[in-house]
Amino acid sequence: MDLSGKIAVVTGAAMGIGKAITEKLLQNGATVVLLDVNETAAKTLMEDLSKQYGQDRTLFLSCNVESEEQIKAAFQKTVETFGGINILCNNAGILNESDWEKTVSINLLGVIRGTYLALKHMNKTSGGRGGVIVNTASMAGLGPLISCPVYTATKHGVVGFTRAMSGASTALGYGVRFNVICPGFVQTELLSDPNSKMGQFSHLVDVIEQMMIKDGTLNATEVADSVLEMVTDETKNGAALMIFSKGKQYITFPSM
Ligand SMILES: NC(=O)C1=CN([C@@H]2O[C@H](COP(=O)(O)OP(=O)(O)OC[C@H]3O[C@@H](n4cnc5c(N)ncnc54)[C@H](O)[C@@H]3O)[C@@H](O)[C@H]2O)C=CC1
Ligand SMILES: CCCCCC(=O)/C=C/C=C\C/C=C\C/C=C\CCCC(=O)O
Repeated sequence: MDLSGKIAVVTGAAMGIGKAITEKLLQNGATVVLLDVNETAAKTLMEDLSKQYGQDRTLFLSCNVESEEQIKAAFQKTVETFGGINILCNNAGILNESDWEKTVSINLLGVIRGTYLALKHMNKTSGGRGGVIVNTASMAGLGPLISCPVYTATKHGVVGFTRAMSGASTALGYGVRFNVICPGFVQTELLSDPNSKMGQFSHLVDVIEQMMIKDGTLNATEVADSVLEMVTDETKNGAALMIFSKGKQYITFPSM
């Protein structure tokens, strides 16, 4: 899939992995709409991006993925401005085991809200042009991160939702591919002060530190390279890609 002229929307685009995905898509010719709640970080990033890629290749819209109304308005604005949506990266996520309902609302429900609302514009059976949705899960979507049970649950949910949507989209002729990335530890703000984010499990912070020492960490650009692969490789549909510091691997799930 050639990205020139393609319209991409990235959630949680102001920082970390979302910022790296945004830059990667821009470098490869796409126009990118950045959605985020952090207006300060987004504005600084936008100044940089418009200098590098031109003012007409990017648009920032303040949008909280907890709000169906805000996502709907952001997609409407994207379609009015650029004519459609070809690529959606549902990437926004948090780690907060104390406010676990917020964690579910952003990490899992945000992905579902984003997907259903984007399909209204992308689904070929309702006048859309098709495309691809790449969701950001985690290695914690494949196995347990014991200090973060709710985070783990949301990421397992994202993996399952993506795979089921891929099957539904194929069966119903939506023309939209669905893939999911499962990175290990990535050097971003999300990893800062982990102790404070684990609520009642904060005494298990050593487990995380040991895992990071053993497994190493990735930088966000390495993760964005994998997102690019899943966007552009049209053979990938329903794929789950594990990304770790020593390489990457497509997951083979048991067949049902
Ligand atoms: N950093 C890591 O070790 C890993 C992160 N991930 C996942 O990658 C995704 C991105 O995380 P990072 O870049 O590491 O975190 P980050 O904290 O650096 O960036 C997250 C971005 O999402 C935005 N955001 C947060 N809540 C939002 C909301 N309600 N609506 C819209 N935007 C919102 C933030 O403002 C921020 O710009 C998350 O889904 C996270 O779970 C997956 C595996 C490992
Ligand atoms: C401070 C915690 C930050 C959490 C961010 C994140 O998502 C990082 C995840 C890193 C590691 C994944 C955790 C658990 C992995 C367990 C098993 C994986 C099994 C994979 C397989 O072979 O099937």
